[in-house]
Amino acid sequence: MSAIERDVVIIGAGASGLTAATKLRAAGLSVAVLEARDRVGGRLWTNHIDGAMLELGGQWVSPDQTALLATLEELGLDTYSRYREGDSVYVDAEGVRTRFTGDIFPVAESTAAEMERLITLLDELVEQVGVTEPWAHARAKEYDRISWSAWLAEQTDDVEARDNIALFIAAAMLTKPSHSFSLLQALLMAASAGSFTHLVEADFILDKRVVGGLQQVPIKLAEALGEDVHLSNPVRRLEWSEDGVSAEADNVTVNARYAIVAVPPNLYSRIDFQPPLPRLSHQMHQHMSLGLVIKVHAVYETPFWREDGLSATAFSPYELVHEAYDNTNHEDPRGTLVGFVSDERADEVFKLSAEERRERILTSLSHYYGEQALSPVVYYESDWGSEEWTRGAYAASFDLGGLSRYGAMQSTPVGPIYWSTSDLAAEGYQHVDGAIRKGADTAEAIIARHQA
Ligand SMILES: Cc1cc2nc3c(=O)[nH]c(=O)nc-3n(C[C@H](O)[C@H](O)[C@H](O)COP(=O)(O)OP(=O)(O)OC[C@H]3O[C@@H](n4cnc5c(N)ncnc54)[C@H](O)[C@@H]3O)c2cc1C
Ligand SMILES: [Mg+2]
Repeated sequence: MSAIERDVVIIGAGASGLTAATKLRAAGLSVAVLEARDRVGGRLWTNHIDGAMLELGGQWVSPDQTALLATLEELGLDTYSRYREGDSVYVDAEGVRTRFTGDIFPVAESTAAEMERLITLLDELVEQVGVTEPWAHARAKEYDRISWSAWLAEQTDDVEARDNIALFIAAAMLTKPSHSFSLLQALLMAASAGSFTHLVEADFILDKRVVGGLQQVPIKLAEALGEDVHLSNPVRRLEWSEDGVSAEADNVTVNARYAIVAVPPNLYSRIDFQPPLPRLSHQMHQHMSLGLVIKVHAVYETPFWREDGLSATAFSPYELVHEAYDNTNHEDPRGTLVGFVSDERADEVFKLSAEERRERILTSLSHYYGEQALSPVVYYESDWGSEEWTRGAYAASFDLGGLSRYGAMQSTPVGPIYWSTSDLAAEGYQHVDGAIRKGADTAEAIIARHQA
């Protein structure tokens, strides 16, 4: 076991930790990044499965994610647009499939009007609550004590309008059942993307992908950091005092002036903090948990849906796969579909055998695209819930009441220990853009304190 001295030890080589390390080093501070896995990137993981390049984790970039876009530019990474020519499809509660264009689903006129009304109302609430301190809004406690589903039920009797609006935040974003988080948490999610309207606009929120995969961001950042990134080194113990920290990983101990814990909050308690963290931190951390979603990849010889005039963009709050898209790689002759199975539906299919689960999921895809969807040449399920160093997908959020109770202190350093992850971000919350913003902000805070 070797021991090294650095100004800052960074725990976690995801987008957030590596951004912080890069900025700190640029300011002249020495760093060491300790990573549990044998690879960098955390929730960014571009892998080859049975000959297909798949984005197992995060992949999409939207036009307002300016921190991520700037990083892509700095690293010389190119983007391309998600395929979006042709019709989208919607499946209703009776299983009827309808093609449509634009963002509002092909529902009865009265339901469409209710959806529009709710979207406008939510955009107003999002603007009032804002993204930086939703917990500080005058009505924060009130908005944090009602669940997303209960609030929607108060707004409209139109069940289909409600189910569709619920989907945009619950299954599609926080990946938790809509009864398990608050209206305030939902508003933060929407605010972090600019507006609720943005979440409804697939062409905005899922705009671009990175040629060669988004994991190149952490890979390139880590390459520049060189030997200061230590893989296969989970930090087991963090000793701290007002004077500094000592981070003990499996093969190395880093003694530093400051630590950045750049892991999702559900993993904080995997580290043995000595002395223990303050009472309020202990409490707060137990109210932040990861959502659960299976990202399903199905690769076909050709993007057959395109010949049928379909973009592959598909939604249904009533389908096992609640949303799906064309996920064909840049200049790849084969066609790839990506679909998502969230929260309680993921629980249900994980009880099945792998064969049965695959069949249920492909059957759901066939409801959108027809029989050809049943026979992919490559099929893969990203199962982040089984990953020891993540334990869910996409990210962590507060349970009912948690955001107003603890949000104001979620990023407050404890002595020399700082917290940095997409799951604590404002803009770009739960996204790579937020991971980068948070990493840059945390580095800046440490640089200022170090120079003071
Ligand atoms: C399936 C999926 C799809 C997604 N899709 C998108 C998308 O399209 N667009 C988008 O912007 N975002 C998407 N996201 C979210 C995005 O990937 C994350 O918000 C972002 O990558 C988080 O970065 P991070 O650095 O905050 O955390 P992480 O990437 O989780 O990094 C934390 C790192 O810490 C390590 N670690 C944990 N514990 C320890 C320990 N004790 N010691 C040392 N190391 C430790 C982990 O191994 C990991 O490498 C998706 C996520 C998933 C899972
Ligand atoms: Mg990180």
